[in-house]
Amino acid sequence: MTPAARVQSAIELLDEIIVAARDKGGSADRVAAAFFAARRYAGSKDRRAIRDLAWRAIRAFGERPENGRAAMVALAGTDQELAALFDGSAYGPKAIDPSEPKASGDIVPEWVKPLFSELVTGDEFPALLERAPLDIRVNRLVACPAQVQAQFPEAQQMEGCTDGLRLPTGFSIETEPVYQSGAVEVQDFGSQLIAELCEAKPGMTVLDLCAGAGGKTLALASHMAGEGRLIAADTSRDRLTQLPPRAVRAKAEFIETRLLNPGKELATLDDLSEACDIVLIDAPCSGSGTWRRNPETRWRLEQRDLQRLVTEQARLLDIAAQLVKPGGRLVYAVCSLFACEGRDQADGFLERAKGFEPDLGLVRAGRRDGAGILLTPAHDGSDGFYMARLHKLC
Ligand SMILES: C[S@@+](CC[C@H](N)C(=O)[O-])C[C@H]1O[C@@H](n2cnc3c(N)ncnc32)[C@H](O)[C@@H]1O
Repeated sequence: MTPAARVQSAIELLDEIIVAARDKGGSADRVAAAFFAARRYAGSKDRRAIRDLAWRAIRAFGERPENGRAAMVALAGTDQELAALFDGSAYGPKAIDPSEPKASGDIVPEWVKPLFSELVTGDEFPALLERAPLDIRVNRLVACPAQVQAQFPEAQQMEGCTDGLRLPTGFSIETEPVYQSGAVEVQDFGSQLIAELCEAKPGMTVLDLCAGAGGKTLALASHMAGEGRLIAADTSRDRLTQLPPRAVRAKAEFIETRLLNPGKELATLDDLSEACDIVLIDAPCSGSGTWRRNPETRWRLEQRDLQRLVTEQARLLDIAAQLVKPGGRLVYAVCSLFACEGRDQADGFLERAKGFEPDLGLVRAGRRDGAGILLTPAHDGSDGFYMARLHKLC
């Protein structure tokens, strides 16, 4: 493909991503996979170039653009080489008309700016959209960190995180034998810290209430050395069914899974009433802390979705409170930097559920925000997370 034809393809890919974001369709990654599957003529270099162009546009504009061309024309306004490719050549984009619509605005949508925790000031915004590094977690059920580090001399040890290593961006870990053996998992430093904040130990009863496909459950299994009870629960059958094969690879077959009925979660968790040493709530949220991985989620989020999420988060906290045993702990986390999903949830819970007190544990990163800790890409080099540990008094 010519460079101009790649620009036109990026415009068409963006059109599909914009419609999917507006209509709550598939993620940008899924849209791109289907787009390229239908265009076998695009070689691997073409695909990479088209994707890079589309993702540059997604990162550049916080508000959802009218269409792909408006986004790419606006990008061309800051890049002369790109602008020169709007040359009307065969398969390329037609020349730019100075009066045609252009995407505008900042990298962060205006309406969400007031929602951030006060700790996230405007100078932190660019880091929210920078490419994320590759963090891995050593699975102690298979190997110890020193063994893995010996195989990757380029890996940096992650300060404040016992089993974390950071590899250079672009490193392909999935093809390494150490990955295939189950000795490592790809997991952001912030996610690893949430699991560490739980301080799960062998022999405990631990419930991961929003386990999804089990990213944090597997970290908890490693901390528990495969001993005790670890229950992974979620309302999504699709996500939860991804866990058992991952658990086999990680030698963590002791994990139990429970599919919950939305709105009737306690019916399936009845036997765990006041029985858990730890309940982790990795709650559904806006994902505003993970824009660097999924930048197009800025184009999906709407005020009414956020309101629904906030209500659900508070409900999950109240459910979890009933499952923690006296003396046990509840860990609440969201990959969000909005105060309404993080600090306000933890503080609100402490006000309404008597008998809990904040307990920050030994986390050696982030900044104190209300009863918990806020991690941000700019300050901590991790995805953005809020996490709070709440101790149930005896
Ligand atoms: C942030 S994701 C969890 C990610 C997962 N813990 C991990 O580390 O990969 C939030 C999860 O909450 C689940 N969820 C949403 N509502 C729920 C509910 N009422 N009860 C339990 N899980 C719920 C979603 O299906 C989703 O998998």
